[in-house]
Amino acid sequence: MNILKFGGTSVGSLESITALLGILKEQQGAENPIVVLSAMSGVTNALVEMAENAGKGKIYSEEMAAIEKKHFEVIRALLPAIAQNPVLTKLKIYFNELEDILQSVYNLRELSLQTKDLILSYGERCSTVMVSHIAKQTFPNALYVDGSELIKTDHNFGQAKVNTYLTESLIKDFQESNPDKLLFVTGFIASNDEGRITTLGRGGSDYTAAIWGSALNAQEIQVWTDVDGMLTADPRMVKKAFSLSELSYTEAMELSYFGAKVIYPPTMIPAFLKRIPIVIKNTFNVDFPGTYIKHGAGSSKLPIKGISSIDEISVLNLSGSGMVGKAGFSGRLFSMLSREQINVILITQSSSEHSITFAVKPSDALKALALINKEFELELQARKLEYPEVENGLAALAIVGENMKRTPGMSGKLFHALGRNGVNVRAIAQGSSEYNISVIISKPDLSKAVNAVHDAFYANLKRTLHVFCLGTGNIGKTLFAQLEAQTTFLATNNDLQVKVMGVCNTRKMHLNEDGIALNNWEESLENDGEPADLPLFIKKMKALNLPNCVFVDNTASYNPIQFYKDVLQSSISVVTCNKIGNSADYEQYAAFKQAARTYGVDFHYETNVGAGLPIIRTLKDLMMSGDRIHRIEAILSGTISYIFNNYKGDKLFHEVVKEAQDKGYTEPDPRDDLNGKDFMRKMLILARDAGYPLEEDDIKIESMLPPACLAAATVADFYQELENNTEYFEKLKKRAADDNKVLRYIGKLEAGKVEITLQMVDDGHPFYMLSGSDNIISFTTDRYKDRPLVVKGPGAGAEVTAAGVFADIINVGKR
Ligand SMILES: NC(=O)c1ccc[n+]([C@@H]2O[C@H](COP(=O)([O-])OP(=O)(O)OC[C@H]3O[C@@H](n4cnc5c(N)ncnc54)[C@H](O)[C@@H]3O)[C@@H](O)[C@H]2O)c1
Ligand SMILES: N[C@@H](CCO)C(=O)O
Ligand code: NA
Repeated sequence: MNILKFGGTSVGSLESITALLGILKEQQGAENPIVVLSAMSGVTNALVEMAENAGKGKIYSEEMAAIEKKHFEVIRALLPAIAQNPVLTKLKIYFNELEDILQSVYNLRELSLQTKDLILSYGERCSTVMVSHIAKQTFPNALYVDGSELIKTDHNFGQAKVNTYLTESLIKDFQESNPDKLLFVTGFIASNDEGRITTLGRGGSDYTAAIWGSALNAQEIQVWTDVDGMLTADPRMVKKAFSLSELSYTEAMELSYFGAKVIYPPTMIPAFLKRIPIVIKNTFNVDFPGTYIKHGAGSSKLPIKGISSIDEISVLNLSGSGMVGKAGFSGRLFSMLSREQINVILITQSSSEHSITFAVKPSDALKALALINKEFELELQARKLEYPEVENGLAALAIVGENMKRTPGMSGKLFHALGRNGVNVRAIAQGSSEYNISVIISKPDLSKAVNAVHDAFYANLKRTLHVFCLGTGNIGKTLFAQLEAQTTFLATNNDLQVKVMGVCNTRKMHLNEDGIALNNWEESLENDGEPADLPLFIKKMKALNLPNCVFVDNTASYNPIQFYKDVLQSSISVVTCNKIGNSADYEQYAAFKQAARTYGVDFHYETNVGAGLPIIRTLKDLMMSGDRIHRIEAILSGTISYIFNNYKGDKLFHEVVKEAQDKGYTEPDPRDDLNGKDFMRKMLILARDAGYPLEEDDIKIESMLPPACLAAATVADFYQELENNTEYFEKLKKRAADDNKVLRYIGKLEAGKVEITLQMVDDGHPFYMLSGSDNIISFTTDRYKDRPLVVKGPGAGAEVTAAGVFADIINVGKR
């Protein structure tokens, strides 16, 4: 036989009660199930409020009328007129009784726990009378059962303790004498040996179901609710939370202890002891399998089962030399707290025994503090203990799963995910059962932390990178197009989802918590965007406090640079193709690297040198493995490379420059390429990455332009001056051709010195053969001594640069 328990939402409306009847029909079989019901949703809370109001001499008639209406509407809608009377009469009697009781409370201005239990009992009695009458239309054998008569408890009103032996025999007898009936039993309520109504405390209807299940050795207990079972995390916080197909009892206990409100753990004990499986099902999604809680379900493939959280806790810390090596301190502390009914959520003690930290509900914190001050008065006065303080604004997060016991690296994964996202861990606890690792963190970090941990553990889900992009020009635009085109590829091949959360250019900015659709980012920036304000953009990005964030700089501007450090220190990775940051003063360059290291995030800038070509990465790999750079020789201006490779025949120099600009090879301002500045920046960055703390002034640049071109005040003037100097460039070209040579602008780093020179090279030179916007770089090192390591290929252009930025973003996701 099965026990079917329906919670408040499952008896809360016409639709849910209709669904409930459908479920019963579906499960009709040889044996009648036992149906246990809660009060209609909202009714218990209303009763508590009415009772408390009455006790304070406040009016409660509005709530009373609302409760009546809620029940009567359902009856009128679901029962034919002739069948309505008996149930309406019965409920009227209940409501009259309830009014009388409330009136007495009102008159006396006194609400005892005993009276409160009595008042609350009307919630379950009304709903169960109502539903059992409605059910009679379909199931003539339906019978209303006042469960309070069968569950016997002590006198502890509000949270009575069940007399199991007596209760089980009463239930068995009752069921045996009504074998053909379909029983509709009130949940939550019981009675003591004097016959006074008591209640079973939080989760009481589940408890009723478990008690009946245990008494009758049920096959399973079904808990029908309004969610698809127990989820991996709180779905209000974690959009990707999913329903768990099975859990062990222990796991369910651990998960529900910390937040998963679907069932309340102590209620499961009777079922646990008899190994009766519990199934959590959704009344509003009947076909969904739900969650099975049963023995032996702890060893499923998931590394952890769920992440539970408490969003508000307070922490107290008892410390002092007086505790070291002395037995009894923690005993005194915790027995005192338990005597005073203060529930301790989590405890940690350092092995030095110098301090004990414990967490309680914020509402208990001051009381706990006062109790400690009293209990340890002497030790505190003698300075053997420090005066404790309450720390508020904290939250707790726990990963739960029996599999953790057998799997190393679980805590590593947890702390890595937290650390990388800048979540500071205040205290840690792991039970020796290894079913649960709990951490205390600051409350504002909770949502980010739970999401980050969820992403880290459920490899079956796609991890999400949250990306914030500056710049929507040449590179920015191309990056968005590439990201959009690769969405599916990333999802299937990398289990990665790249979500652009914010876009900003010089005119406008737009942030969207749900992400910006890449197929119409331009429209949404235009229509939903606000005027650009970079500091505000960054402030809003930080305020979203999302896990796995990347800040992408696709501008050529000085402004974003000043925020890099702050962004990195907020545990947000930075990806940039903007060379200005790394090529300004050395101190700043070093500070970015340091910030990334300290905060465990990435700072990627592959496209600073040679666009998408793997140059920065190659140098880093060499350095990391202990190689030493003797010499770097390179052509690192895609623009100049293109110009020298295409300045042939009748084409004039300035025309080729324009071509390079039109092809997207040049900097936003092409003067930066031709005056050698862009090349200088790249050499400077390489030198720094190779271990030389150089500054701009340390680099010698031979200009390839006549002085007038260098002096041009605007881009238009610049082109004009290039044209005016046509003869100069023609001569240069001719000289090279006459000697069977080609023009090359070459950078060299040797013995810590950097120079960039204009050279004419013949076909014996390794840099002779280049085409298009090719870059080439050769590294001579300890290991690559006789033949250098060479990287060559297109070193400019929107596609290859955006691709490099893209790869840097993915590399953040890979970690
Ligand atoms: N073209 C290439 O081959 C190549 C290769 C490697 C690196 N890069 C680098 O890529 C970067 C972008 O180049 P581009 O050709 O796309 O430039 P672009 O001029 O086409 O676009 C720049 C974008 O940045 C925005 N912007 C400028 N200042 C800003 C600020 N303070 N805040 C927000 N947005 C701002 C502009 O509105 C524009 O959308 C440059 O730093 C360049 O050096 C380019
Ligand atoms: N303007 C740059 C782009 C690549 O950094 C070049 O021509 O090399
Ligand atoms: Na590169």
